[in-house]
Parts: sequence; C-alpha cells; structure tokens
Amino acid sequence: MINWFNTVRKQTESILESIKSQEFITQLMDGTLPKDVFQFYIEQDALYLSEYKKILTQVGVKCTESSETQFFINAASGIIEVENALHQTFLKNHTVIAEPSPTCELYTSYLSRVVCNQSVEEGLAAVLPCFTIYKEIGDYILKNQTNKEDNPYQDWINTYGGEDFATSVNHAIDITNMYAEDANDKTLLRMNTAFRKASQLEWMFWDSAYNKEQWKI
Ligand SMILES: Cc1ncc(CO)c(N)n1
Repeated sequence: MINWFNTVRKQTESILESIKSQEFITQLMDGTLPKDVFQFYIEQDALYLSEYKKILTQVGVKCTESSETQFFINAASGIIEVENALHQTFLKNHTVIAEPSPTCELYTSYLSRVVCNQSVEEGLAAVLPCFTIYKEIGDYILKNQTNKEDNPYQDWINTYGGEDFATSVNHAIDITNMYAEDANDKTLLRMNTAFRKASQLEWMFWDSAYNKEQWKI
C-alpha cells in the first residue's frame, strides 16, 4: 500500500522549512508581528476563505463516495465557523472591503481552475496543502513559542494547532491517499505537481501579506 501523502510531503519538505523561517511566521510566533501586517493578512485570508469554502464544496461534489462528499461539505461549513470566530476577534466590526491581492487572486483562481477543469485526484491534491501546511505551522508555533500568555495572535495560533483541526486534516489526507492508491502514474505526477504548486502558493500568501502586496498598476 502506498502512502502518497508521505512521499509528496517529503518532496516538499524544503517549502515547509522555508515557511517556518518566514518573518511573518517568526514574528507571529513571538508576538512582534506589526498589527497592520496581521490586519492585511486577516483581510486577505477572509477573501481567500470565502473562495476556498466554495472550492472545497466543489471537490466534494466530484468525489464518488457520499461520505467523502459529506466530509468536504462539513469542512466548508467548519471554515465558515472559523472565519466568524477569528474575524470577530481580529476584524471586530470592520467589514472587509479589500480587493484580493495578486497572490490571493492567484491562489484561489489556481485552486478553482484545477478543481473545476482537472481530475478529482488533482483537485484533492491541490486543496490538501491548505489543510496540512496550516496544521504543521500551527503545531510548530504551539510547540516552540514561549509567550502563550501574552501573544496577541494566540487565538489564531490555537485554531490551527488544535486537535479539532488535526482530525479534519487527517481525514483529508486519508481520502486523498485513497484516490492516489487507484491512480495511474500520469495522474500521480499531476497530483504531485498540484500539491507542490499549492504549497508554493502558501509560502507566497504569507510573503505577500508580510509585504502588503499591492497590484502593480
Ligand atoms: C491561505 C490559507 N491557507 C490555508 C488556510 C487554512 O484553512 C487559511 N486560513 N489560509
């Protein structure tokens, strides 16, 4: 039995390591991330998540087993709850009127294109890093931070480092591994590419937030 995720996770290890050393993450962890940068991130993430939940629903529709469809629909509903909770904390009454940044647009458009136009296997591989990278980064921060009592971003950290999120991440991995088991070599290569690209886009999303990326014109 192959474990597709373990293999692709090893192949993309260097991207995960680069994310851990991004300034956004090191400053989020020690609580020194400038408020305006975090605000920019949360606004862009709200825009990202409102597209991502539609994308998850669509990947669920493409799955064969109704339990798989149900999982993705539940994950999409979970996002709505997380969004509301985090945004109540960090956005207060401030409504998001921001336009998606170039990277936010690129990431959501990429995912949407793969899920709509390519195979279910590729779609599953493309949406997976959103689960697995946030889980690994959440756990990494929880494990290494020394300021849990007074980090202004602790609610964010706890959301992604917690057990509830872990259960959902493991389920997404299991479903994708199951599809990979029946996939031919060509499909597996396409799955690897989609996973890698979405991982690169995760790196870019944090980088674009740290630099408060604007449209060039
Ligand atoms: C960009 C991005 N990727 C993944 C997650 C986790 O759901 C998130 N909130 N934002």
